[in-house]
Amino acid sequence: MTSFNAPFHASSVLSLPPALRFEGVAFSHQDKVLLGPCAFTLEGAGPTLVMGPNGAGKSLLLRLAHGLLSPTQGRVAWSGEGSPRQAMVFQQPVLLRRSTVANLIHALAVNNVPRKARAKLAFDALERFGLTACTDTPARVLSGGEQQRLALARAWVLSPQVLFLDEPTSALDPAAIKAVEAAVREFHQRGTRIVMTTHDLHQARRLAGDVLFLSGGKVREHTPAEAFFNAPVSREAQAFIAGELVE
Ligand SMILES: Nc1ncnc2c1ncn2[C@@H]1O[C@H](COP(=O)(O)OP(=O)(O)OP(=O)(O)O)[C@@H](O)[C@H]1O
Repeated sequence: MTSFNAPFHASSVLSLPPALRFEGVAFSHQDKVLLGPCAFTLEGAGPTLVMGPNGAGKSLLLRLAHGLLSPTQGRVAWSGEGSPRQAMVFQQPVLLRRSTVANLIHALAVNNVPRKARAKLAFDALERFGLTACTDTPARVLSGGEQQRLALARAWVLSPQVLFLDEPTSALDPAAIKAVEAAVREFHQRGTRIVMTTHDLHQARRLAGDVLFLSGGKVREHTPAEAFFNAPVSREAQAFIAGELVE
């Protein structure tokens, strides 16, 4: 059992990234409960794919987990000391009005990476994400796929322990989707905890270690991916996988 009050046992530190726990987390707006209360722990290897119909609360859950929103009830807790290093990639990348490489250098600077180390980290990441030819191109004129690769490169240079991705491929063509999925696998192999939303069942089957399924602002199911796809327990998940509409 993972302790959320004491550092992980040494073997866990080596094998798994920090665990995330929602303790009775709810988010309300104008007296309407939009999410929760939810209680779950992400402590397996993942990646965790967050699925559910439109308006289920998937983005809210990610924003609460990443600390962009505060719960109106309950608590978001991490194993170990304090919050882990974490990054988030959105459907529409938020890029600065600067060159591609300057976006990476800026991210390194604001995260207190020593000046001397920044250029090498940035150029290595450009190469890894196939962006070397765009080094001096203004980030905002890059194609959608290139912008998303830059958003991933920006996360990569910060070596996050946890990476949240909110529908990162929904605006991309198949080749760009493949590149993003390859990057997600690399983050995962590097030991980063991945929590990602998608509407694409095929993509979830390709990537998921476990699935967190939401509908109507509630977590209906949190199961290993194989169990989720082959024998979903909740009526809502059964309907979702069968392609029926779920509220
Ligand atoms: N900051 C906010 N304040 C008020 N309401 C919000 C806020 N963020 C989201 N909502 C509402 O909460 C509900 C869930 O939104 P959310 O974006 O989490 O759904 P989702 O599952 O990500 O949907 P989709 O698949 O369409 O992206 C929606 O009804 C949305 O309008």
